[in-house]
Amino acid sequence: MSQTEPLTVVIACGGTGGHLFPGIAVAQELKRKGHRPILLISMKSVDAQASNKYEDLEFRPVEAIAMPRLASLKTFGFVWKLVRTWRSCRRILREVKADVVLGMGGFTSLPPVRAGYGLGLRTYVHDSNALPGKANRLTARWCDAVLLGVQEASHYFPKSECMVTGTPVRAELARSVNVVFAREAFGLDTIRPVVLSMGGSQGAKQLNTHVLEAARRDASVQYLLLAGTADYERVQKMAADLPHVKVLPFCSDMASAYAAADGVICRSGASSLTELAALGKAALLVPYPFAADDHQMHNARVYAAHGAARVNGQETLSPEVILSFVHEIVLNREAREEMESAARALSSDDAAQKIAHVLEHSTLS
Ligand SMILES: CC(=O)N[C@H]1[C@@H](OP(=O)(O)OP(=O)(O)OC[C@H]2O[C@@H](n3ccc(=O)[nH]c3=O)[C@H](O)[C@@H]2O)O[C@H](CO)[C@@H](O)[C@@H]1O
Repeated sequence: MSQTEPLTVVIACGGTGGHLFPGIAVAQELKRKGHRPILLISMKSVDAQASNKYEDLEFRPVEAIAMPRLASLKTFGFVWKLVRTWRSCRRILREVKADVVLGMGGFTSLPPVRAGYGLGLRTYVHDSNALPGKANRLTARWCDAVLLGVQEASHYFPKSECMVTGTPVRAELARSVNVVFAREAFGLDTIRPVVLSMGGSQGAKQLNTHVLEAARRDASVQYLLLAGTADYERVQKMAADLPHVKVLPFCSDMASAYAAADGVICRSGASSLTELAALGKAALLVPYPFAADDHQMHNARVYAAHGAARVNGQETLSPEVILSFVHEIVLNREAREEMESAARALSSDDAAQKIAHVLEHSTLS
């Protein structure tokens, strides 16, 4: 295939924001270069909600697949779903005349990549975590190469198969937003510092509770709390008498949310971390303790080791921990700027371009 000929690239990125948003970022770059990206997403509401605003991109729903934690009768259902989804992916790949398949991680990537491999297409998988997931380690055997978010993950794959590209960030996050406009858009005071709190694309109940308690004890900062759809009503009620806390179920304008913030409290999912680095934000990371193989703790340690964030396990998180982050980092200009520049140093601005280049030319250079 000539290097300039438009490619049809199928990107499997369903199930969670951590797979969907980097997939969208790659699709945006491919489209900019004249290719036809097609995004396979799940039928979950989180995918529908998040993909809604990208009217210029082509989405196709396929079944979401998650491996059961323990061997049980569910394992048969899981294998059956894999086979059924592999068949429907093979149909889609043939129908759209795909040239390349890219999986953004998780078991949702396995059937399309395996189907692409069976059809003789070029296939890739991207892993954004410091500790790669089981699904990607399995899917990698049918791939031309494994693309990685961070160098630390390369220990888990044969060296010859890996290329470190970084994890892409959606194009709209690169847009610079004025802090005053951003705060006004969320109904926040434009002067008082702001802490953005979010629990990944699906929220986090305990994190929300501790942040509310910290806000109740100390009003030196405002909070923009992205509670997650499932916890929204409860958090909204608890924050009713806290005028310095603004609660949203889900934010579709993360560029403004980050621009409004002087500091961030969040999980350590790979996309959240990549965004913190790209935008140079100081953060308190609270890894989701039930993430597969505790991979969020591995992600967080990479940031902590570079001085780009503080890390606190969920079991010892408390309003005091949050308030010491607020006073020692967010409200301490020197410490905050030091953390912000350490975060910026971890950013890989050109990840989407690098991945697009590999999809076009099979090589990074
Ligand atoms: C619980 C779990 O296992 N999560 C995993 C999941 O990420 P998960 O989807 O939980 O979280 P990530 O941090 O990777 O991504 C969250 C994304 O959602 C966006 N966002 C968040 C809130 C909101 O209101 N609006 C919004 O747009 C953030 O800007 C970010 O882009 O896949 C990632 C990639 O494999 C992993 O690193 C995470 O560990």
